[in-house]
Amino acid sequence: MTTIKIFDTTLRDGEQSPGVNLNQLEKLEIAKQLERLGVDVMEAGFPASSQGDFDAVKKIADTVTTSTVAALARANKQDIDRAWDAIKGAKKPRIHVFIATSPIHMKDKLKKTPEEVIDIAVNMVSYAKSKCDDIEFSAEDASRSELPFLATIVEKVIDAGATVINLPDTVGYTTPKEYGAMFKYMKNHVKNIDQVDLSTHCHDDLGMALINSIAGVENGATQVEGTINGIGERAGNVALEEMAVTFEIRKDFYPFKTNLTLNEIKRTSDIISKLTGMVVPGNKAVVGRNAFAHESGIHQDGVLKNAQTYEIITPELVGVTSNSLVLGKHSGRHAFKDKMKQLGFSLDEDKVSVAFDQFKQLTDRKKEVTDDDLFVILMDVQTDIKARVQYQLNNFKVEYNSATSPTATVSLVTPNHDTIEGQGTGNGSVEALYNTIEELIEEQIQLTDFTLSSVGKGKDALAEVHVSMTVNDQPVSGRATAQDVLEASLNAFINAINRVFIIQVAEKE
Ligand SMILES: CC(=O)SCCNC(=O)CCNC(=O)[C@H](O)C(C)(C)COP(=O)(O)OP(=O)(O)OC[C@H]1O[C@@H](n2cnc3c(N)ncnc32)[C@H](O)[C@@H]1OP(=O)(O)O
Ligand SMILES: CC(C)C(=O)C(=O)O
Repeated sequence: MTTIKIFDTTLRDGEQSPGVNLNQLEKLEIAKQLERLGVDVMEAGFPASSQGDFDAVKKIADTVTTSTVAALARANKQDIDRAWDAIKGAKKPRIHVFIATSPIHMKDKLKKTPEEVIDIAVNMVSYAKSKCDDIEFSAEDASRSELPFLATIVEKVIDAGATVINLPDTVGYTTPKEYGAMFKYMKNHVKNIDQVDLSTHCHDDLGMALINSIAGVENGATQVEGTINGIGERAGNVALEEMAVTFEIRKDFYPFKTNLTLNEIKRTSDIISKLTGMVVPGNKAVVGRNAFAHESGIHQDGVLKNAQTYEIITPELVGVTSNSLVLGKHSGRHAFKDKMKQLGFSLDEDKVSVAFDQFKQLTDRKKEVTDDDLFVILMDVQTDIKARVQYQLNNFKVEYNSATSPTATVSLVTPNHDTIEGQGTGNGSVEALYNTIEELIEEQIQLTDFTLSSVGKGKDALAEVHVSMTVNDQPVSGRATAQDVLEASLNAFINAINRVFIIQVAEKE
């Protein structure tokens, strides 16, 4: 069996998904879980893209110990300097330098000749190598590049010190046959190719990211790049959990394995889904809600007689466990802390107290407190960065009847500690609340996305709301959970507005 290295880019390419905007603590929480999952490399971000991303990458680099921490950089000195400054504290740092090699990207985007692109790539790989031993070079849009040119640039960047060569299918255009052939070509035409790791990076625009990645591996790739839940630019990247589980389940067929701890998959998927707001479709392979559910009679009959008739993956393999009721109204701090550990959280004492209070409040309103409920509370407390200045909700009211437009009344405390109150209407109750806030405050808001999902089961499940919006032209997202849909909607909106203050404070520091 050949071990294929897993390069997770959830925190970089995954965060490029429209509407996804993670704060530093959220990125750190995901990084810690990726490390528990056992990824060989995690790409923590693109430090030159913003101060916030630089800070998050640095925090991750200073915290993670077992996985390599990579930072992305364009092929220029400023990006490479920023990447190195962010990751130089890591136990295993990697600078990831990329430049496009396809005719259309070189001519129309970079406005460079192929010869200029080779010079830039070689010079920037050498420059990065002068700072860091581990250098990955990506030939962006490799799958639409001319093979002899690709082989030339790859050979030259290996000479300049690259340790990993990544050949992305940037636009998800390739087919398994073509993608596999590209790797074979490199193997046959590039001197010293066996001294580096060859890597796949596949996008899912035509739904072929998984099979293309496997074709790469079958033709010599030793690293696979992708994300958990397959999130990423446009249609996303290959879902790493699908890759790892495919190799496990079909080890009779594929001579490959990964270092992933498979029973951490579900927990990782949940954390990423909750923090990014990208809800996993019920029918998603491996981690979808229905992946282990059997609805029809003939299937149920078969499963009862022998689960393997219809179940090729056991839920336990990927860490799916049934949520049993364990904590309730009469539980104390010890049981709460014990459960917290089981769920994979380690909060400091102050945060434990906040989470415990929230749990107790919930037990007053909710008969059954499930693992899902606790997970939401703990994650909210763990990843909450309180803005030093912020809007706070005093109270709100919505009047609704089926004959007229809903009317909302909202009272807020402003960052200057003034209390303001207003009323507004909308086509629905949530819109009425949002319109009222927009009228009340000075910030200019454009809501771009709103997602509502339920956490837990039954009538008393929690409502979880994610919003994406721009506040004074700055893209932000917000998140909140509550038992009431309107309260969750309102708090997510206010949470997003307050995040702008967090970003502003971080930029000033
Ligand atoms: C395939 C991928 O996923 S690549 C990663 C994509 N991710 C992102 O772009 C997210 C983060 N990006 C950002 O925050 C911004 O785009 C920044 C900060 C990186 C750059 O912002 P700006 O300086 O305003 O430039 P802008 O994004 O408009 O244009 C990109 C510039 O980089 C150049 N460029 C693009 N790729 C590369 C590269 N690999 N190496 C060198 N230069 C490059 C473009 O040609 C363009 O240059 P020009 O200004 O001379 O025309
Ligand atoms: C920067 C590279 C690796 C990339 O994300 C792509 O080509 O899709």
